[in-house]
Amino acid sequence: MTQTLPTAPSGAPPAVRFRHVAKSFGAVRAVSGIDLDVRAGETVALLGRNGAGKSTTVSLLLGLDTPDAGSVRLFGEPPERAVRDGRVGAMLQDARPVPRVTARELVAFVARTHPAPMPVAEALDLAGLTDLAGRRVDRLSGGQAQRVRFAVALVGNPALIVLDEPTAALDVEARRAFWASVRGRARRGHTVLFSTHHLEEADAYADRIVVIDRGRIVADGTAEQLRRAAGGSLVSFDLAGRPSEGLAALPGVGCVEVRGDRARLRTEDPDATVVALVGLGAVRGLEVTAPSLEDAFLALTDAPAPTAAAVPAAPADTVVEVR
Ligand SMILES: Nc1ncnc2c1ncn2[C@@H]1O[C@H](COP(=O)(O)OP(=O)(O)OP(=O)(O)O)[C@@H](O)[C@H]1O
Repeated sequence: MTQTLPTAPSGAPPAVRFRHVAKSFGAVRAVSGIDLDVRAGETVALLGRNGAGKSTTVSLLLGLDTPDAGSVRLFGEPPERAVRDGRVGAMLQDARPVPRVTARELVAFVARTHPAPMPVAEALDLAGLTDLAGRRVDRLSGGQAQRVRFAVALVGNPALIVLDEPTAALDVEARRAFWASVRGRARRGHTVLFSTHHLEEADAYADRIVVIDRGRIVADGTAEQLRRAAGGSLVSFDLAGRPSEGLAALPGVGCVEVRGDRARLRTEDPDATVVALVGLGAVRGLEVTAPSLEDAFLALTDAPAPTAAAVPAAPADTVVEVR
């Protein structure tokens, strides 16, 4: 098996550094002033809606595109040099299969271009390709071809692994195996940066989530920090016949929703709200729930609410009645 990477010396430059990076395509500002550091050994998710700027960010990171402004450095070097030195492995969305070569031949070819590759059989195994190694890559299914791209990204044993929407074509089992392999890399000290639409994948596998919207970073932190940044824990309880008037004035409460006999309060300060409710004796069925990552993502990216059950972002003194 491949060895754990040596720990980066203290004071070493970050694996990824973007400074004021901008990129436009005609009138479209795909990336609009991004500043981002990824420390060696971190696993970071780039999360954003369609067209948010994730793939453009990945292209700039790999040196496939040149920024109009700002700078990109990988381990303190220009991306082209870091890629040439074999420090970066990438799995891109739209890589075309090479005709007439087998998965093993392709992965072996890429291994030979790297200074310290892992054994080809290991890369094939990590990508779940052992049984498909002798098949031509241009005859594989979409999910199988995606696994070949993963093996290609891994085989050079690169310090930085970049994965652009890596699980889009994978079935449930392949997805689970894929993330187990990614985690294995991260445990060995590799830096992993992946872009995704899947909030649950960002939540489960990233140390840090960077939310991109309209070419800008709108949030950067752990899933827990993002949930908190979106604000608004929910405190709910049974009214038990009490009137709902006055609840919006309780400490921390921004919005009140009443469904039948149950009140749901969105609050910036759940502790203070609960203490106030206890003071009123309104404790039957009392529950406090943190906002989900989906709530946070939607709040951060300004998208329309996905379900009628979401509490509307109403002004502080509004009482929303839903019957
Ligand atoms: N080569 C290009 N020419 C013109 N416009 C482009 C080009 N590449 C990207 N864009 C535009 O830049 C914006 C950002 O696109 P990008 O592909 O980076 O988004 P994304 O977050 O990766 O989206 P998705 O999740 O749909 O893949 C979009 O408005 C897109 O249409």
